[in-house]
Amino acid sequence: MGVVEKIKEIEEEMARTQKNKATEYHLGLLKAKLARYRQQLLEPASKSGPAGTGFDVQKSGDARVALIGFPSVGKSTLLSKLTHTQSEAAAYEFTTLTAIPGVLEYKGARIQLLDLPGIVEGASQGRGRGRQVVSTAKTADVILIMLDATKSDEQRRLLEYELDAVGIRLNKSKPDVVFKKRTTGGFNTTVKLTKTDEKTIRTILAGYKLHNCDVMIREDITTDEFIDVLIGNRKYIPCIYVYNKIDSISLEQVDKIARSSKSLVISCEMDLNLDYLVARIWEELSMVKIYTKKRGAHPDLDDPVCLRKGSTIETVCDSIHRSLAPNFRYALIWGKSSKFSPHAQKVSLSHAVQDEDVVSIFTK
Ligand SMILES: Nc1nc2c(ncn2[C@@H]2O[C@H](COP(=O)(O)OP(=O)(O)OP(=O)(O)O)[C@@H](O)[C@H]2O)c(=O)[nH]1
Ligand SMILES: [K+]
Ligand SMILES: [Mg+2]
Repeated sequence: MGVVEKIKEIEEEMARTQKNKATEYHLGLLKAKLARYRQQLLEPASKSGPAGTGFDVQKSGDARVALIGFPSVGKSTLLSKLTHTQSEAAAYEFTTLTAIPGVLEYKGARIQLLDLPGIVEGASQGRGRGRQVVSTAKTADVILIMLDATKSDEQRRLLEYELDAVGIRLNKSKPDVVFKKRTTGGFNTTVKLTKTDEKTIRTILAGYKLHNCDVMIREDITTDEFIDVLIGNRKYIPCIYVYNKIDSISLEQVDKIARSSKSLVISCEMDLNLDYLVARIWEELSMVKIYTKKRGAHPDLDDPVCLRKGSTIETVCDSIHRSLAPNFRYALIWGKSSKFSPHAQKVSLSHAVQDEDVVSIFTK
């Protein structure tokens, strides 16, 4: 039996099994098995189709944003609107057959926007180019799930399912669980577990032949979230739901969609709300701009270094040249993250930078 059939069998068994206290850990075990088979499906050695790798498009710029959606929702039209790249758009499905990168310039940052082929149900299991598309989504810093506002919201659930199946967790942060292999087993929680229990977790660990390990759980997690931590290669990616073609629905409908969280309404055809979309992408990327300054010169305001929020002076060094960090002596910093603004503060590599800081780096 192939992996796809095994997955189907487990999914059927799970659907058949009633959810209650007595079946809880059996279901947990099935979930863990399912996760393992899905993993196998994505491994390059898998026989069931091409490798689980994405399209071979070089990452460029300061961040990557991927467009995911069913065919003909307007992904290519959007790419052509927001970037200088023209991606063919047409009224028939599967117009786009490969990944088309474009560059979105905003606040001095260069953001790579990736137009991708449309996907259909079953994409994660290797139907069509779907698996390549969802694998490419894994490399994005932000995912735009693009939807046709004239169609049912079922499309959104299907897309979420396909992304989930390749290990992408949308708008979630990594569960606070620490897990170490040891010679003796320990189990600690700092919170009361209401969605799973110790027995379920121990059963799953045993299923993975991990009898001796330390588990420290610091959040009220579900069984699925525990499996995510155990498997380890999950990607936690921010996502915006972009509803296109609002020129074709009623104002009441537009209003309703626009109110739900992480959702945004646009019309590529009528140029509605596209500026707002770009501002929201920027927000989700959580980027900061750092200006560099040479000794005795004015800061270079034309060419900022753009980094993700939470970056340190070390990240600044690495993004300029790899020789900087190893030869680092100190940095001078002016701006929000400096205590002594407007005077410079002397800081080390581990200093966290903030938006619009001005930095001078001194090497040995
Ligand atoms: N009414 C309306 N039509 C739109 C809008 N944006 C795009 N379209 C139309 O939708 C059709 C599909 O657009 P594409 O950009 O090719 O869609 P896609 O998602 O890239 O499609 P695939 O590459 O086939 O997956 C085209 O006929 C566009 O003209 C919009 O805002 N409103
Ligand atoms: K199309
Ligand atoms: Mg297209």
